[in-house]
Amino acid sequence: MSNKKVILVVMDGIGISVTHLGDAVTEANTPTLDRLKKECPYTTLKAHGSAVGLPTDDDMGNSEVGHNALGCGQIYSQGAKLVNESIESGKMFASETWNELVNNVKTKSSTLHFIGLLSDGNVHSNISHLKKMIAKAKEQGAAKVRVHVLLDGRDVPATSAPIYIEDLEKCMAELNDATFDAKIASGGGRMKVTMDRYQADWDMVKLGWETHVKGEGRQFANALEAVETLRNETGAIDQDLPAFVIAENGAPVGKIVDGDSVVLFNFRGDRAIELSMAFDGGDEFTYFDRGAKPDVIYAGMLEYDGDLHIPNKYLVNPPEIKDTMSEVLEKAGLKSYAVSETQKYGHVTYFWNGNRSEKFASEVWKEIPSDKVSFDQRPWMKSAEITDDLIEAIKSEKYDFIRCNFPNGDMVGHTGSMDATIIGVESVDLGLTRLLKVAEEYGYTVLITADHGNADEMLEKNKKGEINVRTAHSLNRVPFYIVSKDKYEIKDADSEKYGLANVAPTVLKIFGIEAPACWEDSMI
Ligand SMILES: O=C(O)[C@H](O)COP(=O)(O)O
Ligand SMILES: [Mn+2]
Ligand SMILES: [Mn+2]
Repeated sequence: MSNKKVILVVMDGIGISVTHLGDAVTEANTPTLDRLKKECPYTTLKAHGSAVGLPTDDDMGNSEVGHNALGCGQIYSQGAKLVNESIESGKMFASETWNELVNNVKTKSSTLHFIGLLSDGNVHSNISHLKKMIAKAKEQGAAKVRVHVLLDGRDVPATSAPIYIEDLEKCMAELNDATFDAKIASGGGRMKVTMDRYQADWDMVKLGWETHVKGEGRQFANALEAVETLRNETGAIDQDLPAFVIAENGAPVGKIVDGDSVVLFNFRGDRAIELSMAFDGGDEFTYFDRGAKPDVIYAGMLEYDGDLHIPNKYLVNPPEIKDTMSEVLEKAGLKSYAVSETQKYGHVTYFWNGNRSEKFASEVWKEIPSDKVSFDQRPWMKSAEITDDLIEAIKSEKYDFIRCNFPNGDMVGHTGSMDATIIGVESVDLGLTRLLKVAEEYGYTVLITADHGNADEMLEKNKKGEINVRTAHSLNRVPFYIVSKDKYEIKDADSEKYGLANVAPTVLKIFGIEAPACWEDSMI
């Protein structure tokens, strides 16, 4: 067994800016990160596009694909790519689930509903998938489609919702005729309604159920009017806009009722699981009162949790991630510890272990409850508590490998507040300062990296050359530091040849464990 001990810190959303446009990482006072960059083996990693299994290098990285790659040392084709392929090859439309959904509405003359994130962010969903599914449904004889749109502004520009609404409405207008009727039925900002994750706030899902299923809520004639009115009244950016219902003559145009079919067209799991539980769950579901639950056929775009089999029905198989680092460490007899706060807990456990919700026997997982606020109001988040917990784990001397995620750069970065994000980055640096002292004392090698950028690019230039607030991740590279009393040298540190999938092989190299043949190369 190895006598080495390793800690891996993921500084979520802390990348390296090229433009320095709204670069909260450089603006922040980060004495520890600055010192490490001068003193330690250091390189940068590619964290987007092909390096993490996304369709193209125009696709920014995200936590799901980033933590998958960090945790498995391999590059798997991810949801965005798998759905594209399934639609292009026709496999999705030949699937049993798709045909069941469509035949159900044909035989019952009922409605096919689509619920999901309306953008081309390609993190949770892509509007192009939605448009293709609507067109195919018409071709196959569905007569009525209703779409429940979650407004993004978090993976795409902050106030871009009208672009996607117009795009969808144009597509539906072209399809609508005497035999086919498609409309937007309800919606709301993704951080207010439906897309909660890791059970941080079930009230969001309850509101989604009331809005999409029951058609309860403030009524508008159309989605553009809803966005415009709600924006004027609240000043909120898209992700925070309140829920709305589209109605005609006082009646919602698309309640979900007995006999309907429902597709959640998001492919990423974290924010799709709770709504799926509400649709699939029987009487044992107690997270909120669903009232009389309509008898529908429900399917997700992907299987969102392969262990718990959520949802029951889905359209595309998720990537089957094998030979994860946790599995390899378990086989080698090493003990692992994982910690983060609620907002990133599943990232450092479920995504880390290749979308596996059961832990290995050799692992201990710890969740620190997140605040239920917009994180510009508490930019330090739980960085101090996570650090306290890490120090306790180190001092327990129980663990060979400790991993953690500090969410600040990402979660505060998504709010678009530069001032708050600077505080978020500084909180991470302070956490590292405290952590490194104890890690050194107990003989741990500490690897520090990030899963993608965000805080490094808080502003962006639009096509007209105007500067706007950026709430989305960046496409920038991320840092990789080795802090150790042992001497390690990163091969070709100045090149740009490494990506997130090179981290796990590096960890195994430190432990002196042979990596599975399918893994990428170690950097040392
Ligand atoms: O879900 C979110 O908050 C964003 O779409 C992506 O952020 P994450 O990939 O960092 O979770
Ligand atoms: Mn992330
Ligand atoms: Mn993020």
